[in-house]
Amino acid sequence: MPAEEFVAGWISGALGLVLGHPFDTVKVRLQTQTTYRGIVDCMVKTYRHESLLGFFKGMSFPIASISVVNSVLFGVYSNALLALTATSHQERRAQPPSYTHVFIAGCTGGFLQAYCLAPFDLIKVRLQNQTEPREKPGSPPPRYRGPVHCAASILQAEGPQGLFRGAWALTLRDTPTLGIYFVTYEWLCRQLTPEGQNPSSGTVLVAGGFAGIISWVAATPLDVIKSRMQMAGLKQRAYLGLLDCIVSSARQEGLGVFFRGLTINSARAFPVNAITFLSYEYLLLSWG
Ligand SMILES: CN(C)C(=N)NCCC[C@H](N)C(=O)O
Repeated sequence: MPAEEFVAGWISGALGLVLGHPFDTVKVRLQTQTTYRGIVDCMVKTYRHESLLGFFKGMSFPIASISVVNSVLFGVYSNALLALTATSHQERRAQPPSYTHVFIAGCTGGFLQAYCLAPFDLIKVRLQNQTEPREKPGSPPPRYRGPVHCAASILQAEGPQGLFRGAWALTLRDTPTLGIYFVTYEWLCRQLTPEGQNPSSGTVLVAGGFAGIISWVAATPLDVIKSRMQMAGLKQRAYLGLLDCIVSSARQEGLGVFFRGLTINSARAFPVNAITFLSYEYLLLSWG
């Protein structure tokens, strides 16, 4: 099993993550809290209340964890394509796989990454939703002192299954949308590249950026549900399950609730995924 794809996926995931984290914090807050009137209001309040650091809350932990999950996604995707088409990453420009194979490999990567991602994403969302300013004398301490304390508190209160809160919604979000992600990337690369050639850096940036936007547009409804399930019982009301969360969110806030965070998700998706694909392709090319 070729391992370079896992390493390239890890490095490219970390680069994309740093670029996208401030957008991600605003998105998570908009999706789970009702105190903000929109993106600008959320950014202004976060800045006033918590300074620039507020946008980077909980980032060190995703760098160490979610970028590893990106390595699972890209590594499994590439190895699934190898199993389906018997072509390596280098051979795939000359012998392009069918879109059905790309979709199946993307869904496989998405399904497996969702289970690795679930506990890390839960901790990230919980930390991002702590709006208390740092170290203000007299103010109550935040519920979680950091990622390790957050994981330990969840484990203590709910046991290991507590760390997988929202995992179902995450799997439903990621399995089909990662198929869409890789199909969009492949399709755009092929449309913009003369036959038999490698896509240029500009093409990889554009194809990666749009793959990010399109997959996140498709993922946003379940992303909202996932974030709410992860916060259930804390800043959110508790739900009986995934369906209850969907139905009661729609009843109380209308269908528009499923598109909360769509604009910020799309604005974040372009740069994050453009840089992720560019660094991934570049690393694999330079390793031969
Ligand atoms: C729609 N979904 C879930 C995705 N396209 N996921 C893969 C994107 C990975 C990138 N680190 C990001 O966070 O955008």
